[in-house]
Amino acid sequence: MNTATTTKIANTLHEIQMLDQNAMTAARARVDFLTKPPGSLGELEEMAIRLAGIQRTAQPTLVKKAVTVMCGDHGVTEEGVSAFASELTGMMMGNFTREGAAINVFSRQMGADVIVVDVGSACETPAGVRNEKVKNGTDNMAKGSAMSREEAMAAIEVGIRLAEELASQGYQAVALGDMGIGNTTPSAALVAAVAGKAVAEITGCGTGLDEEKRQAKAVVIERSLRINDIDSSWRDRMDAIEVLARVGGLEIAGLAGVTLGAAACGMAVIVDGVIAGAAAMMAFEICENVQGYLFASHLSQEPAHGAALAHMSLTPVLHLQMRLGEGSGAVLLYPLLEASLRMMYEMATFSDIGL
Ligand SMILES: O=C(O)c1ccc[n+]([C@@H]2O[C@H](COP(=O)([O-])O)[C@@H](O)[C@H]2O)c1
Ligand SMILES: Cc1cc2nc[nH]c2cc1C
Repeated sequence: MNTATTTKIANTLHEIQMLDQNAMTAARARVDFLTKPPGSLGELEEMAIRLAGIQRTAQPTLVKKAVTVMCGDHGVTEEGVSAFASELTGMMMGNFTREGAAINVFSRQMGADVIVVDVGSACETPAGVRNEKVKNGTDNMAKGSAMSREEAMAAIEVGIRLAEELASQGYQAVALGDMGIGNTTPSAALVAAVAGKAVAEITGCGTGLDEEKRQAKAVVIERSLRINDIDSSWRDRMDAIEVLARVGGLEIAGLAGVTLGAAACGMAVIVDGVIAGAAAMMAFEICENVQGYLFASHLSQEPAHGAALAHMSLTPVLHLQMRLGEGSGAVLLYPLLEASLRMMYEMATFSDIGL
């Protein structure tokens, strides 16, 4: 079985620590002493406590926030799995640089910095987009492996390096965003393989397929898994990086790398929709310790998303019937994370009111 990784990936996995239980215990004591019935602020309480565990201090902060939009194209689009053409990936990269996309608009409101990375588009990288291209789009996974193992690892390394750079610049949280026409197809394939779900049940309409085309997309996913030798016993024959290479995507591998790198650096990771969910799930499959660093923002309309989150025991906070990607749902969690910290620092304690 080929389980070889690069030194960079191996070193990163080695550095991912469990959350700091002492910091979490101290933060929980503070939260329980605030002027409210214990537990009455629900998930907000857990957010503040988990940020303490991630930052390894009872006084966590959230001053610098980022969203990384990883972009890539998909050879499997030639099977007619998307309502849109691959050219749109490049056009949207241009839109990101002109700050006209939903992620630009929401990030402006939330005070998050947007970093757009071309990990594997089939077009020329537009000016203003970080060029980290590993390959000009994946190969058609319905006909063979989407990527070589080396290409998948190179894309993971792009994400790890970006996370390390963000951490060195003082960022404390990174949201996972994606852009790539066709990428709900590999995302569903990965979730079917890893979470053990039936393809027909977790295949969604992506950017807007009708029911007939959605069913045809499920058939393409089934074929892709079969041709790549991925069935319910794949774990006996290969590791998660191999699955990612065979039926994944360059931006998905990049986002898995961001997740691993961020966890290794003690940064919170905010998961977006089905593509980010599949990427985080692959990082979780590679190293279970990333789980504590993950915050699920919203529940996408794509059925594979809920399955990926459940596989990681994550509960989405927002239910907005979104299915855009780009990190658009993830950055909406930032004000709630900030509210959780305001709770911790600005609320009076019972001793403040004389109890
Ligand atoms: O984030 C989601 O849950 C999500 C759900 C459906 C579609 N998308 C976005 O739409 C594109 C992929 O859709 P498709 O139909 O081309 O596979 C890609 O750019 C994603 O960011 C994203
Ligand atoms: C217009 C458009 C914008 C997107 N943003 C992310 N995925 C997308 C897909 C389409 C089609």
